[in-house]
Amino acid sequence: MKKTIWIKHAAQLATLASEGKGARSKEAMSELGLIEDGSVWIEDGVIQAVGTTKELEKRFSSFAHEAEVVDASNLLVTPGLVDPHTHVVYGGSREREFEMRLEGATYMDIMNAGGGIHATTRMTREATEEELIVQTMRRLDSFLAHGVTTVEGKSGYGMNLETELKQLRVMKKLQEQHPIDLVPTFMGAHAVPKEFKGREDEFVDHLIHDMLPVVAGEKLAEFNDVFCEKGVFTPEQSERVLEAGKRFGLIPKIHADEIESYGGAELAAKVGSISAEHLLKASDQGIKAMAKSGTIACLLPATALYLREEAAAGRKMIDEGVAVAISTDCNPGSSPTTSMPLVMNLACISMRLTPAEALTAATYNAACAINREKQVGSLEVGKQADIVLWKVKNYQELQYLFGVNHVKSVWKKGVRVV
Ligand SMILES: N=CN[C@@H](CCC(=O)O)C(=O)O
Ligand SMILES: [Zn+2]
Repeated sequence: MKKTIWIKHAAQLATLASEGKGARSKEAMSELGLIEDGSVWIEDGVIQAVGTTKELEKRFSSFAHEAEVVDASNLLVTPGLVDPHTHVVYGGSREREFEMRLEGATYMDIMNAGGGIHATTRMTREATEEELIVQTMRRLDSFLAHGVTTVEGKSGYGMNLETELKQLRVMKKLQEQHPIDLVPTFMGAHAVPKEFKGREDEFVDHLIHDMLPVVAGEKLAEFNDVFCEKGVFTPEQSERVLEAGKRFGLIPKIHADEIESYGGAELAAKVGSISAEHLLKASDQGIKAMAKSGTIACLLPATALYLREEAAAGRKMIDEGVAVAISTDCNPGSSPTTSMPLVMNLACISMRLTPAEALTAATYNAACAINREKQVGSLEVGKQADIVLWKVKNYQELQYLFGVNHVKSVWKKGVRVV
């Protein structure tokens, strides 16, 4: 028996309908495909029709008795939010670093003293697979409670084959155990592990020859990411890592120009990276190069806030023609949050995106940044019924009433999960 759900009478339905056009830039970032008194007809987890309630009443009146009706009066309805950049699988926690930064230490000071990524690497190496599953499950529950239905997750707290595989296997298992869709990225090049200190190129060789083939062989990742940053991996080393990943079918991503301007945005364009992350210090040429190559800027304003840095130039990037996505960057050091609604608000306040652009950046463009735009990120016929009902009457109110969780209910593949 078919399971039919009919969401009716949404005060505002933001469909983000995109007709498969690919990541949106410039004015297209403001087109939300709004429908007043909107309606969605879902069969077996797949969207079959989207329109006004009147239109769908006309079309489906003879099947209406078969449907579970969900009254969305006075509610905003959007696609499930997509988080295209997280480090959600990790052991332990780093609250002491939060205090240290408030006392004046920088992110890099802490990392160079063996804390930061290295501290989480120690704790993740020590954790069992089961412990990581339990910890990560809690974070995924919190994502879901905030309206997020698809999450990209990176390895990178192993930096040895055993632990990188452990993190990626945890994601694979969670994919089966949790309603959220997890999209895996290999990030063995997150830092140079302490056992390779002073032998950075050797580590890059080891990663290329001994790690990448196994990760790709076991089909544990779709993307390959690198932390291209002064004191971590140079643009040359980053390029080698990303080009090697390409040969194994892994799509490049790059943590670029977060702390210093280092040519990361330019490299992203050069290697054909699907997205470049952070970009707080991206150069003007880098931004132009990304607009030309169609590289999506994945901006992380919660991280900038948490590190008390000026956020990326989101407004300027959109005006220059770069497609912008946004993300929590959920990680134990620089952004321990799972709240995409907070990130949308910060995108408006600290990067001067409009509320409409912020919603596009957290849904359709975010889906494009992880190659999922055919399945999620908009409410269109044939797509997964990943849908959020919000206790606000329009998308502006969603961004305006900040710091509060407005989720009323979350539907994943047509099943109510919150
Ligand atoms: N900048 C590099 N990596 C992560 C932070 C990882 C950590 O501090 O544990 C990021 O994207 O912010
Ligand atoms: Zn990151």
